[in-house]
Amino acid sequence: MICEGIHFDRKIPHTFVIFGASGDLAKKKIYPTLWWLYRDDLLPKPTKFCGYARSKLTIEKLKENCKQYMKVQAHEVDKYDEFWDLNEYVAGNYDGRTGFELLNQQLELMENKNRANRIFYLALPPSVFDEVTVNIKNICMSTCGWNRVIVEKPFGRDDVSSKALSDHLAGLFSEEQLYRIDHYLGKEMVQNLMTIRFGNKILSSTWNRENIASVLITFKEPFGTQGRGGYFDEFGIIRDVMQNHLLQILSLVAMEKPVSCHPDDIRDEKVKVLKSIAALELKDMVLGQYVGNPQGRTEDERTGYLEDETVDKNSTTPTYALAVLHINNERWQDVPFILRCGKALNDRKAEVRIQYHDVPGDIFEGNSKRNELVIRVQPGEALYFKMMTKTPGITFDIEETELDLTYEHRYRGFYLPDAYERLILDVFCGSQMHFVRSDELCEAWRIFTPILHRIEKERIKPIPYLYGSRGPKEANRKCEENNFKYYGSYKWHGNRSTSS
Ligand SMILES: NC(=O)C1=CN([C@@H]2O[C@H](COP(=O)(O)OP(=O)(O)OC[C@H]3O[C@@H](n4cnc5c(N)ncnc54)[C@H](OP(=O)(O)O)[C@@H]3O)[C@@H](O)[C@H]2O)C=CC1
Ligand SMILES: O=C1O[C@H](COP(=O)(O)O)[C@@H](O)[C@H](O)[C@H]1O
Repeated sequence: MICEGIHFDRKIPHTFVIFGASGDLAKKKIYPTLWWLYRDDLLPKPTKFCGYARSKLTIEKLKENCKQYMKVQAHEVDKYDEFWDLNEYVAGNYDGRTGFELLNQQLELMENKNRANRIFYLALPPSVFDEVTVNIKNICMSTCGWNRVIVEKPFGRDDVSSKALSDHLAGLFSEEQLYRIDHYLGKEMVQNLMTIRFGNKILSSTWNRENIASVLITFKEPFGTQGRGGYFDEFGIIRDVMQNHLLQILSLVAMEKPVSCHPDDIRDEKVKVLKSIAALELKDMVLGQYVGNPQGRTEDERTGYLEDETVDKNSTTPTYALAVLHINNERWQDVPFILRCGKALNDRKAEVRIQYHDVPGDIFEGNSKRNELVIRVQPGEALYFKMMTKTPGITFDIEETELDLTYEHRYRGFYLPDAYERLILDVFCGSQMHFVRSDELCEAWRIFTPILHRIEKERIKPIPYLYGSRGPKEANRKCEENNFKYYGSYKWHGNRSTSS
């Protein structure tokens, strides 16, 4: 059982429409997610699926495109075929009405002209958002069921373009119909942040500037642009990861306790904390761009960002960024929130480190190290609290150890759904708790737009770092300057879990 208490209209047919069905996101994430939800009997019955894109595809071809991502077990083959029997595909353009009229006819056919709820997933480049949404609104809306529209990032590239997109969407749909996906909000440990914070007295009472010295939120990937350089070069790591995924994590770590778990109460608090953050300045950042590692084992590792054929040879787009944010409120004043993210680094991980202050009046000859609460989002979900204990045995020395909650051990055999599974199911249920509201977006862009414009206008040169390294050395220095201490003395004796 993935999820208890799922509420949706069980008796009404649902139709799920995937725009951009021939694309990368659709084959790698959306179709696999729909299959897993179907396989686990989590969708309302009947739910049917209809792909739409310009390419002339058959269901057989679509099935083949998705094959390697679907993870079908031998005993599931019949059900898998059943899933594809519920699929249709319509080829058509994104502009003009014709394709959308065909699509609507197909949807009516699939629904037998009955009342049905419709979900529209925009797995599309932003260049066609406007015309597709207008056509959905004018031609494809269910007339007697509800309609929900799932929008993928990028939600604009700065405050002005994001506002234009928000205004455009607001002219067509109500906020209740819009589901802006940030898939990090669907990850187990990100969803866990509220429980960790507000369900534990021991943490809630220390979660403030009196006890916490700094907070470090990290995203690392061990690969470069992998042929997506064209897209990436236009956006860069700040827009790709920091302004959305890392800032969302920061909001959940730093927000005040909401009055309830109602989605709007939570999002109200997230907006409030974002409003307390001043726009970023260059002095609070470190920017990097990876160069090929001549010792790299693969071609990819030996290839620098600027050697990617799809990237402008003089590009100054950062592939690594560190930013120190300051929250000007009673709880967090003077506590640096350090966000770091990068591609082509030495590791794959996403984590939050809450570092506590030094123990005042240390009686252990300066040997006490800071407590640190680590929330590992991936890989291998874990929560561990680094603390000091007496070295076991006859000695009176002290040493660093940990209280360890590794999910793989504590919740053996539990199924942790993929982020997209949770989020798409939420859309069926009508829960917007884990989706981005337009005012959150507006605040996020307020914080990042001036610095993004400055970096681009002045063509600020990023610091080169080697593919497979930890990023620019300057980033360590920035962490130290901002009250994050790295000792290098901590030893963990277990196996690091690598699942997820
Ligand atoms: N439940 C579990 O699975 C547990 C696993 N462990 C594992 O034990 C290992 C060590 O634990 P960890 O908490 O990482 O402890 P450490 O204190 O050793 O490391 C903290 C992090 O500091 C960063 N770092 C390395 N060098 C520097 C530097 N010069 N300046 C600043 N930062 C630096 C590294 O991350 P980065 O390179 O990203 O900067 C490192 O991951 C990890 O692999 C961890 O996953 C530990 C406890 C429980
Ligand atoms: O949104 C994005 O996220 C992925 C990383 O997602 P994850 O779930 O695998 O951690 C990143 O690779 C991509 O560049 C970015 O657009």
